[in-house]
Amino acid sequence: MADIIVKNAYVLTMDPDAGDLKNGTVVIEDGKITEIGEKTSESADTVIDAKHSVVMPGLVNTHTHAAMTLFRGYADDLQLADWLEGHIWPAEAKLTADDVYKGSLLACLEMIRSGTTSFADMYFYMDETAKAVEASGLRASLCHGLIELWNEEKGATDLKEGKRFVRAWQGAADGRIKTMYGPHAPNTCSEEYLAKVREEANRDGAGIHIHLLETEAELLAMKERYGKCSVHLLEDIGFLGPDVLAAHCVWLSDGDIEILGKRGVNVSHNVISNMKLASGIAPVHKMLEKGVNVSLGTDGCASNNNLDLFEEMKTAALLHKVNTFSPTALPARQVLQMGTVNGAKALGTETGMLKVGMKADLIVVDMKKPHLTPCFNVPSHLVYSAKGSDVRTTIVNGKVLMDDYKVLVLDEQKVMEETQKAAEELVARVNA
Ligand SMILES: O=c1[nH]cnc2c1ncn2[C@@H]1O[C@H](CO)[C@@H](O)[C@H]1O
Ligand SMILES: [Zn+2]
Repeated sequence: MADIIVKNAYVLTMDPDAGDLKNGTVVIEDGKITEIGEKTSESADTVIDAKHSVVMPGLVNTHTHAAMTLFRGYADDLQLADWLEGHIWPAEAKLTADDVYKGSLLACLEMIRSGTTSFADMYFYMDETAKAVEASGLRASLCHGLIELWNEEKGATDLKEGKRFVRAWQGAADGRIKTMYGPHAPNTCSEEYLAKVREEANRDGAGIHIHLLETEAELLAMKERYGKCSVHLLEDIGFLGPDVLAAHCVWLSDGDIEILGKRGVNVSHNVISNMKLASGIAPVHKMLEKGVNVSLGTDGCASNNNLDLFEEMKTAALLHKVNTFSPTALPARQVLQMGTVNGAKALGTETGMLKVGMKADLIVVDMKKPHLTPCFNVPSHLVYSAKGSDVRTTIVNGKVLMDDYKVLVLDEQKVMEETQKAAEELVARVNA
């Protein structure tokens, strides 16, 4: 007998060989998808009737700082340097482990509610984020942020903690947790330090998550310091490869795009954060043309200000249309692919597609809504009209985390109240 059957659904498989099923069934057993078809002869403990709904792969958020939910709306409408160095970093200096646990748990709750089933995170006190992932049932690739700032002692302390974390949590929570190394950025870590991190990652067989050419200021600082940009520096020290996840990638030259494509680097496009901080417009259409794996990320809640990937998909589709003066740029299916298939590839997980043998990370989107009526084209609705709050059911690793809008794994009211309190106390400490 199977564990879960989702029936009567429009099945958006995102599998190019299978296409969509207008009225289909997905069968789940032992955490995996075991059958997809018109109907099934199987029976299951849990049968989900997905009438008037779409079942699709869960969305993948490839760049965030989950615990930054604590800073949602805390420092808006500021220059990036002022925002980060004048507001966020001083506030982060007052963070406690418990704050990070609460902020991460709120992020997990928000992701479950808005259809995100896995995410990549870079922050501090990462044991706490890992515990929140364990408790919430989500899937995640986590790393401790390494911010050397040319201070050898700080660099060494950060790297030691990063390594401890990589080894402590790799494969934890039934394999839902993966760990990575997290050098913050090429303009906050020295060349020697980045090379060292690459070596450690090779030794541990772990990937690397980094911010890359987010701002023009980074590009100018790199040119001044090294006479070359961040991508060329990383290329020259043998840093780049298919296990690298690079967030932002806004200030790329055509030559940089060639290098990222050639090395198989995964890019996390954070369109809303880039717009809010006025960082610029990443050359996404050019990257896709050159075969770069471009996925989607929200960045932290201090620069977004939420974790809703449906908003991210719509904004990406619209921005690149107006930026290229081409309404055919980034069509709905391609954006959905960035949010699912490409995200899963970036994290190296067997998810992102509804296909037999793949891990069962999927969501059910309620289409019986005024803003989704009538419905001629499902992918178009998912990108241009749907919202994260239309997700009614979220399943990760074959476990139902939210069933018909009811979150089963967390006490929603308690999480909100406790995080609200922790955020207020944190800000009081910052202002003291
Ligand atoms: O958009 C961004 N650019 C640069 N740094 C960021 C951004 N968002 C968050 N952080 C910072 O990255 C560190 C993660 O370990 C944190 O200090 C976080 O505030
Ligand atoms: Zn970031």
